[in-house]
Amino acid sequence: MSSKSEEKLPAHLVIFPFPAQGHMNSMLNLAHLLCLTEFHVTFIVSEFTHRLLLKNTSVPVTFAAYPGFQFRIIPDGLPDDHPRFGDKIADIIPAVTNTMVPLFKKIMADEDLLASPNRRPATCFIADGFFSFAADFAEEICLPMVYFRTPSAAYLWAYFHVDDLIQAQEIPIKEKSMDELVKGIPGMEGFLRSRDLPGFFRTDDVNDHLLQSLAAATRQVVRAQAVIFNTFEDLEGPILSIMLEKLPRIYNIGPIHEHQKSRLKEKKSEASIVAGNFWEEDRSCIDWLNGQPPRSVIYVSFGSLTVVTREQLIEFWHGLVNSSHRFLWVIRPDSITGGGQILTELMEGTKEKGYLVKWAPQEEVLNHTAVGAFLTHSGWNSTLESIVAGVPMICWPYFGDQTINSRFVSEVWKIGLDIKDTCDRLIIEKAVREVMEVRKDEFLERADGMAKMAKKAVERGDNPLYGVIPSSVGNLSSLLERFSAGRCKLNGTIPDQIGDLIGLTVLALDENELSGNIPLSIKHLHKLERLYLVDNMLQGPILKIEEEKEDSMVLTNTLGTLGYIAPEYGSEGVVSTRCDVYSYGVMLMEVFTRKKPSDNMFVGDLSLKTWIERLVPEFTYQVIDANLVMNVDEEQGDKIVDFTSSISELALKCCADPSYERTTKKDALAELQKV
Ligand SMILES: O=c1ccn([C@@H]2O[C@H](COP(=O)(O)OP(=O)(O)O[C@H]3O[C@H](CO)[C@@H](O)[C@H](O)[C@H]3O)[C@@H](O)[C@H]2O)c(=O)[nH]1
Ligand SMILES: C[C@H]1CC[C@@H]2C(C(=O)O)=CO[C@@H](O)[C@@H]21
Repeated sequence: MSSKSEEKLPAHLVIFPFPAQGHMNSMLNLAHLLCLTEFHVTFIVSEFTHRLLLKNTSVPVTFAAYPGFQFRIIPDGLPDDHPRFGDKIADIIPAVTNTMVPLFKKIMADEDLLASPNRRPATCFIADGFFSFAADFAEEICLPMVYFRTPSAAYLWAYFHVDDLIQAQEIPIKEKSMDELVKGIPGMEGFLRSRDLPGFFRTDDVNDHLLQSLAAATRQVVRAQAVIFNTFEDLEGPILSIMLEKLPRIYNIGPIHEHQKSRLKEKKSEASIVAGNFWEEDRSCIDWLNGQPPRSVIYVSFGSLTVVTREQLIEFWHGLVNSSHRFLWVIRPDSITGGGQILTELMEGTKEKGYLVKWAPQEEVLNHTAVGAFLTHSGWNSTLESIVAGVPMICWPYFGDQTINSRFVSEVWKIGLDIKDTCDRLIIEKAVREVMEVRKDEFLERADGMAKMAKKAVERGDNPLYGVIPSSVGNLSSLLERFSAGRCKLNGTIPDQIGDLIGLTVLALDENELSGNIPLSIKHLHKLERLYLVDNMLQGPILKIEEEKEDSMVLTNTLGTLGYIAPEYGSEGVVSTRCDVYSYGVMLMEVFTRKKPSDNMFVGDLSLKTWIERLVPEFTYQVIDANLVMNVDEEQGDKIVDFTSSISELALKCCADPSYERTTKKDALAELQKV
């Protein structure tokens, strides 16, 4: 039982990731998000990985800025010179189980759940979803526990069906049925082949240790109070919905790196997003990329654990060189078996078209304009980073979730190719040409669409919360800044107590099944900057909340003229300053085009807005009112075209739909002044 003074301290979350790069990265991101929300966080790391973070990253410095954050460093019991990653990764599993976990349990017990004068005893344990021990342990010490499953949700869903697949003799997989569809995983029957099952299912022995320890970990996942995934509805929605039958409380917080970026921006924080690199980033590749034409480079990286043979490496090298495309290739020093001199040889032969590094600032690389595609092992972090950057992928999965992720990339999202189980220079060359030339536009267009959805998920929050909002919502901390439950399945009314959350700057309840009146108590939310309520069954009484405030939203029966009013008004009768911004955008368009939204030329899909979108900036002169450029010399004409391009851009931002993508009144004015 916590004392009165403890209750005033923030909640204290203990986060324990599996100490491998892919797991640490997303869990460090989570820690950062929680620190930004002013929780206290203890982050468990091995001595070895902590040394790497100190040596290669600014992560310890970033976290030093949060007084509520602490690392807790525990030995993993392996000798200092043990490489731990690459093909030695298997040694970490027993090291964690036999050394780190017992030590962790001991310090939790000996130190009153890591309490200190300024820190409450842990109030919640966030465990890596791979850690079977966590469910029993949390139950023993009566601590709420949340699992963070760092790979994809689809991968976990496949693990839920290991026993069914064994029973149906779909595993062990028979060589001849590799390309047959798997029937035993609901939701994936139409596209998942045996070949695409999680890599660890490829064993002749159904008692295989890794297969069974992951199946055991999966059985524990249901015991957690909630499960966090680094994913989002538009990406894995169908699987997430089916999974709700086993895991009723799922939180999708992905793409978590983008989430973090957006929170830092919102908080106007100087901190950078945390990247827990175990190797030193070689930033020279950014200088090299700076010298390359747009979308001309294929980025090649197989994450932190993949190991390739010398023969495979040579096939990749020939495939890349023969494709005639430029490439940036990450080759970790520990990633080649039977390698020896090979790196130096490749360096020599690669000078013309390629650039090799041992470790790259991947997120920055993927967002570089020179990058046109990503040849990846389909680790979940890499997949999400590529999705957010809108970069199509060629997938060469190595193990674990990668074999299933790559199938989603090629067959479900259709944002790349899957070349699993091959390693042939001709296939690699062909795949590079397909993605970089032949089907370039098609892949880029879909990848761009997916990137937009990823960003939207972050902007709106993406948790499928069910049921009614309890009146106890008002007991949440007054420090709470965002209440994002848009696009969930909330029903009932919005409780009056929502007005007690006086710290809220964002209240997003749009796209639910909420009904009844909008509570007047929302007026008390003086810090509220954004309010999303559209797409519910809410009704008056008419709510007036400081109309001059940016983004405030008013329910009203104001009438508007079609073409000038924002689309969301049409759906709900909701008017906000965002609607004014929309109308302002339309008016700007009218001024420089001398066309009205109601002109006869605008029929079907073509509206004043889409017309401008299609022509500006390449053909801006086509949309300019001819009177504006009559009798002007070439120089003046160019100026008018430039000016119109800038104004069009602003007008389009004002007319963005949905409304949360729209620029604000304040930003529109600032931009107008610049123009
Ligand atoms: O030169 C590089 C190469 C990689 N990265 C980063 O390293 C991370 C790699 O993560 P991921 O793509 O997930 O691959 P792995 O390191 O292989 O991750 C392990 O953990 C993931 C999450 O559980 C699983 O999805 C993978 O299959 C598993 O191998 C990403 O954030 C990359 O940005 C860099 O910063 N620079
Ligand atoms: C080395 C691997 C053991 C399990 C981990 C994993 C998971 O399912 O959590 C997937 O691949 C690797 O990251 C880990």
